[in-house]
Amino acid sequence: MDNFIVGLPKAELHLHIEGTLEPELMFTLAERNKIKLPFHSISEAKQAYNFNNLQSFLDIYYQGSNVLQQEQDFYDLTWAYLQKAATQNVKHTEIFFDPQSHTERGIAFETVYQGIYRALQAGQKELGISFQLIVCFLRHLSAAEALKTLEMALPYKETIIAVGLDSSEQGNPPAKFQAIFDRARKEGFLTVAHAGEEGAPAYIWEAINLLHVSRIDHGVRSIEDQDLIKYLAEQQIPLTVCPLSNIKLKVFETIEKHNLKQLLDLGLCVTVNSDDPAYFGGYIAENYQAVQDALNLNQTEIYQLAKNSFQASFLQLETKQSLITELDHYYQINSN
Ligand code: HPA
Ligand SMILES: [Zn+2]
Repeated sequence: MDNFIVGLPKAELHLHIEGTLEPELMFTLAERNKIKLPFHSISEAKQAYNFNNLQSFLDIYYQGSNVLQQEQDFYDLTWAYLQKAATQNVKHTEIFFDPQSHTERGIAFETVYQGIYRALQAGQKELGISFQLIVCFLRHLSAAEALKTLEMALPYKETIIAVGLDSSEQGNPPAKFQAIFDRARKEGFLTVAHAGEEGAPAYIWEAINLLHVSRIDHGVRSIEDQDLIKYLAEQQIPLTVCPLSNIKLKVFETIEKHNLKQLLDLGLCVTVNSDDPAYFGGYIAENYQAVQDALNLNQTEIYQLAKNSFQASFLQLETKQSLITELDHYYQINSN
């Protein structure tokens, strides 16, 4: 991989921690917790990671999450991700977690939260990676279920920056969760939402106008609506784009057909992220590399993507600026 990309200081803003469960750890945890997996080997699991669309991925992703049972499992999962992120010079990460995929199985919210949070604190101390946590609601479940989840998160709200919306997009518009997001904002949470991955641009408008999001997760279908593109550019509402995910889930036929460069050229605040790296074949640096290769991005464009990642983060202004200064320094020394 290109050393410039690997060493580039960057922030990751779209990462589902359950999506970092590598098959090796899945097997270890299945054995530890005496859970039977539908796969007989790691290579059989990897062969199953062949998706036609978002739903075919989600079915496997939720099944994989079943091996996560104890606080230590969530710790090990998160710690493994952070160690990997450190090797790609991720300075700051804002991670999603899906409490409902665990509470539905009888695992306490606290168990999930504590394991993830303890590992994030260790990562800050030992690897120098700062973090924020985002609690996601599964949009295929009801608004009432989302409200229950929000209430479980309230005791931890000082350490959870935002609420988000993920899972099956089509047929589950942002409007379904307007009241929950209103309540979350009253409680002091920021908001984000997956929109315009498979769903129409109208869902992106709803996320903006009804959920008052600070960022759009994915958002690549914004390209179909000129007024929306103009608005996203003017307001600098960031898109957390996940190129390898989009290819694996067939949002674009090939990486060469990805619209990331087009969105950048239109002046949108585009960022590059890994989404569910254990399932989509690459962490954040592999995502940068894939778009650089396929779309012929130059080093200035790669630098811009990293700069956008800090700009679009929920970091304090001062911290943002010092990370951007570090990035500028890196660019001056390492670009050719
Ligand atoms: O890319 C995604 N889209 C929607 N839900 C998800 N949950 C994990 N990854 C995703
Ligand atoms: Zn996602």
